[in-house]
Amino acid sequence: MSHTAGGHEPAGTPDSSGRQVAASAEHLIKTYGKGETTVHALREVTIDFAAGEFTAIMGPSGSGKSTLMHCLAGLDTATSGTVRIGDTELTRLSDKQMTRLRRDRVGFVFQAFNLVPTLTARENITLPLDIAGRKPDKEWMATVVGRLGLEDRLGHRPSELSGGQVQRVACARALVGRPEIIFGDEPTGNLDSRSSGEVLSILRTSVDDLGQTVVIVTHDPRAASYADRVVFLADGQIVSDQRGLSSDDIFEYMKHLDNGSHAGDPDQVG
Ligand SMILES: Nc1ncnc2c1ncn2[C@@H]1O[C@H](COP(=O)(O)OP(=O)(O)OP(=O)(O)O)[C@@H](O)[C@H]1O
Repeated sequence: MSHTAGGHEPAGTPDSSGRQVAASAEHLIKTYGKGETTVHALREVTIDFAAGEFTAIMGPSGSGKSTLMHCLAGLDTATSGTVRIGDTELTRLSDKQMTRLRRDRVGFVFQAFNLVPTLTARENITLPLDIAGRKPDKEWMATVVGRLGLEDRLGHRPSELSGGQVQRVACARALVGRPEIIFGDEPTGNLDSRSSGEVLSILRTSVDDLGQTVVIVTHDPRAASYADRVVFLADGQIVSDQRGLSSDDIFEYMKHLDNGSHAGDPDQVG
């Protein structure tokens, strides 16, 4: 049986290596404020995210990670440049079309998107599908819920769950509809190492087994080591884009960036 994420929409244009592009940013600039108080959050960021890949975005505090993710996910608009989800250019969409795109094609694991307090965990998990008038795939829903250890928590409301359980429900909500792309902003931020491992391994499984595309922002080298690709930002620019890094490689490179050095790639740090 072959499952593919986001099967309800056309995939994006292939990149130079022939893979479908799930999301892309081109010459993305985001500037806050004017004059002396101008902050250059993104300085011409151009990047493609191939479908079926797990990417982690890292970088020092203030380097532009959240800004990039918010622009990619259609939650913020850039000052200039283009963002695409698949072949759809976000700047061309009306508010209504944008809402529909976020609902139908994108999954979010963001701290800011808390669960609805009056709904149970199960209702929160299926909410995006319910709104879209789609039915969850029972088998996949059971896999997600089981892997995230939520079976006996489905009837509880968020106030009756621990912080880690709330975050795992948010992760399940993003995964059940198999959106074209899942964005996570510190998806393991407030989790203990066991819960964090469960969330990351199910994201990994969804990429490996379902061809899901996942992009996360994280400060944690261990979390980033689950990704196929790690993109490092510094001062609003991409300073390194690497594959196959261990958490030790990532830790060393982050140390190097925290010291204010932007040159070189992780292999050369030591
Ligand atoms: N609404 C805003 N108004 C003004 N400046 C902002 C705003 N949002 C972000 N910034 C600035 O833009 C830059 C990039 O911020 P961003 O949140 O993207 O960084 P980050 O890498 O995600 O940081 P952190 O790791 O601390 O979350 C920072 O200098 C930040 O202060």
